[in-house]
Amino acid sequence: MKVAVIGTGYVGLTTGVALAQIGHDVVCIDVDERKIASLRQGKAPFFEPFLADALDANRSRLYYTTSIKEGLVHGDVAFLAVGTPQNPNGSANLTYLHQAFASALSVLEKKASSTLLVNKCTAPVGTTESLSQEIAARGLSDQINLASNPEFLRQGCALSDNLYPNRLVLGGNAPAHETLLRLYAPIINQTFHLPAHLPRPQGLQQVPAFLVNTRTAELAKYAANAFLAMKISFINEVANMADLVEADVIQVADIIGADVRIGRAFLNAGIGYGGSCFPKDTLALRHMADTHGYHFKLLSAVIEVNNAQCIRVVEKLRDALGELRGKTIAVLGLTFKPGTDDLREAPSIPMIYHLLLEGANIRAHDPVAGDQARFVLPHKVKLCAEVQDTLEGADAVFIVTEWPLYQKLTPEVLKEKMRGNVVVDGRNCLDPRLFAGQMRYIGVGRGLKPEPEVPLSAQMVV
Ligand SMILES: NC(=O)c1ccc[n+]([C@@H]2O[C@H](COP(=O)([O-])OP(=O)(O)OC[C@H]3O[C@@H](n4cnc5c(N)ncnc54)[C@H](O)[C@@H]3O)[C@@H](O)[C@H]2O)c1
Ligand SMILES: O=c1ccn([C@@H]2O[C@H](COP(=O)(O)OP(=O)(O)O[C@H]3O[C@H](CO)[C@@H](O)[C@H](O)[C@H]3O)[C@@H](O)[C@H]2O)c(=O)[nH]1
Repeated sequence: MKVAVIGTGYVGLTTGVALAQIGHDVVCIDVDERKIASLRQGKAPFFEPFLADALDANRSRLYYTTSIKEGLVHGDVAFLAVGTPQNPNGSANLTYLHQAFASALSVLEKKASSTLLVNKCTAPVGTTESLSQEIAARGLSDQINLASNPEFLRQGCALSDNLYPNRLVLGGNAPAHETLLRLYAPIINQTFHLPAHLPRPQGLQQVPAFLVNTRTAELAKYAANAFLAMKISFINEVANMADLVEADVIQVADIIGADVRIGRAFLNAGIGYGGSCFPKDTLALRHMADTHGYHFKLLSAVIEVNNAQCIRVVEKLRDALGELRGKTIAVLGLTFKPGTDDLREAPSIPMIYHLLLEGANIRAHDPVAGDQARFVLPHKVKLCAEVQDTLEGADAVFIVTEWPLYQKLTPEVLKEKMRGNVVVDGRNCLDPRLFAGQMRYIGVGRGLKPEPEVPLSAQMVV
């Protein structure tokens, strides 16, 4: 089929590439000329594993343009995949979505054949319905049908999540369901040509597709993110308890996660969740509940716990150093998680501001954030190109993002450059046993006195 995707961000571009991989011809449209210029040169405009290979492998089915008119003219299906950031009051900001929708409509109303317009953006319940009403009011219902197809991909494994999703959510009327089922058939039945670099997960034969109305599709997206955020805040509260009672949160997570009703995923304690989705989507869902007169108490607690978590870990650092004023802290990892160059709502940012406010000097490193970090961090922060350089003269090292290269750090390597001996592992990604007797290791919920004989994860006896 001929497909257009409006917005070439993390969702739009990886969706476009995945649709090309399963055999469709895809036009990727963006108002950002630099992104389109980079794509035309075969370069990915942001870091996402395997994206560069996939762009190259599918180049015969991928086209790029800044012209919505040129991009939409041939499509059977057009996706809206633009940002829906957060308003100051927590609600979703639909400005980009409304702009993209208006541009799409101005082209589609003049087009001879009909088009299924699909909203892939995370948007409040009722958004698709209100856009449909606009289509109807302009007498365009025969030409344009509108669907909601929320996206569940994770940054860092976006292509794999696109090709091997846990489920597809197809929100709309019967003709919309029929078109989307045809479009996604190779994914649903896993019949496409497998990309060499992205092997199919074992046992995956069919992907379930939920055919629902647009309101259910929209709510399901927010509910999924809120539930995952809840798991994280829950385990962070257990970790804070574990610190007080000298238990180990990783072992607790292994034990409770072994119960299939709970599951081990998203039970990694740390400095809290960040990124372009969980923070804004939890706030948007709470705002949506409020506007319907419902107080979503559990969600408020999830947000509150997350806001406090990174400060709690900074407090542990302060306790270990006596005070932060004049101390040098080596911050390792700036992105909101490994595998992405995205700094949106990264916990590293409020954490660094907090440390600066208390008078600390910051040296920081990230393997991929690059120049973007310079734009979001104050100039006082010394950005270093190498880990070793970051550690120079540091009183403490603070791991904020669990990039694999930090997981290899040993006391020997750290002590070579550091002045002090405090290691704050904000992601529980190091083995505390390695530091026993050599450096002061502080994890999140690893107990106040980590003992050398404590295994890294709970041991099973079968
Ligand atoms: N990032 C994720 O992991 C993720 C996962 C699932 C769902 N989502 C949701 O998907 C949507 C997109 O998120 P994203 O992270 O890909 O956003 P993004 O900010 O990375 O990309 C959006 C792109 O849209 C372009 N754009 C804006 N207005 C445009 C217009 N009128 N015409 C053409 N292009 C336009 C921007 O230039 C940008 O390149 C959001 O609603 C988000 O909540 C994101
Ligand atoms: O056990 C865990 C798991 C994650 N995190 C943190 O949670 C945040 C989000 O992580 P992740 O969910 O892996 O990244 P995203 O790319 O933001 O993906 C989420 O947000 C997307 C946007 O809506 C959804 O599509 C995905 O399904 C959903 O996982 C990051 O800061 C992680 O460090 C933890 O602290 N502990």
